[in-house]
Amino acid sequence: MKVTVVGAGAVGATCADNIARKEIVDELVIVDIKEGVAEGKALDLTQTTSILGFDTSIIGSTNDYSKTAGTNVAVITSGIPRKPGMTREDLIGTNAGIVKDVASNILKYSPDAILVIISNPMDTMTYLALKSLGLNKNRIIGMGGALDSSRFKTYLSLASGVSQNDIQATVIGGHGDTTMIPLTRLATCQGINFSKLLSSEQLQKVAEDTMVGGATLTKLLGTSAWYAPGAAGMAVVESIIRDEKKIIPCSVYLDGEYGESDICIGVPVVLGKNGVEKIIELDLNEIEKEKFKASAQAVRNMNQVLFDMNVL
Ligand SMILES: NC(=O)c1ccc[n+]([C@@H]2O[C@H](COP(=O)([O-])OP(=O)(O)OC[C@H]3O[C@@H](n4cnc5c(N)ncnc54)[C@H](O)[C@@H]3O)[C@@H](O)[C@H]2O)c1
Ligand SMILES: O=C(O)C[C@H](O)C(=O)O
Repeated sequence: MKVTVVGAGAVGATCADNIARKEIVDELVIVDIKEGVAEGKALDLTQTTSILGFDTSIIGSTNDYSKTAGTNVAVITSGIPRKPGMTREDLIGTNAGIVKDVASNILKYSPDAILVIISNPMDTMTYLALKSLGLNKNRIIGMGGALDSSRFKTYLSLASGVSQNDIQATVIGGHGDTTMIPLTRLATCQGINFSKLLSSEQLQKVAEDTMVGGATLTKLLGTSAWYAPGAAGMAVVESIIRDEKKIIPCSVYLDGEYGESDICIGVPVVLGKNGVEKIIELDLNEIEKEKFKASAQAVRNMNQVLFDMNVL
């Protein structure tokens, strides 16, 4: 199995590091446009092999996509991150061209590859890749919900004192500060509903902290986060490469599910060797349905920007 990570920056290198350590692929390729950076990160990661005790072959490439030929899964992290005070949506002008270009380069050498899109604004970039390449919807997966759900679990754990590893909690909707929907009503810990562990005010605060989780880190770091995003990217790749059939919230193309069509937005999906193998339709209540509708409208408005920019 072969995985390519495009973008050797903070998220791409962290994702590559996690994939390499897991030993889930025979070959890992890292590509970046900046001369020498991908080769340098690949060599640096390779030199952790004997210390950490894994054995994955890692190669770097400055924009030579012939080295990516035969890729099963490509992770796209190329593009600019936001700075404090910016939204993810502010990145569309720069990142749309980069993602479109990179995705078509991957497909040129690996026509059967499954694409995992991380670059922001992620739901819009996922839609752009799907529409511009005309790929089957099972092969385009936006990574956002996996990360947002892990943040949701962190804040639930901090508020309640129970282990993050015992928590089941899901974030659906757009991967945006105002569009994501942490499903507090459905969050459980070993089968115990969180309404038994936290007050409604505490749950509301957890949801608010989750929604601005990325912005909080961006303010602290001066740029956006990479450890949890890189790990979440790896988890998506792992479920596909190992055909694990894990249920992970991802941005996928909806064709009537959740009452929405012609949009990529976060919902729980089963991920296996064919990419998106099933979309899980949760039994949302009326308030959650309304929130999902509003989130979808905001995501749709950003998709329209792609047409206005003539990238689609
Ligand atoms: N979806 C998510 O959950 C999530 C999480 C974190 C970050 N992100 C997004 O991921 C992207 C990357 O973030 P980062 O912190 O790694 O940024 P970064 O600046 O550290 O790295 C980006 C890399 O992309 C490279 N690049 C730019 N144009 C390229 C091209 N045409 N071809 C190949 N490489 C190219 C740059 O040279 C750079 O090395 C940002 O858009 C960020 O907003 C998304
Ligand atoms: O917050 C960002 O801009 C990056 C990413 O989408 C995240 O949630 O960490």
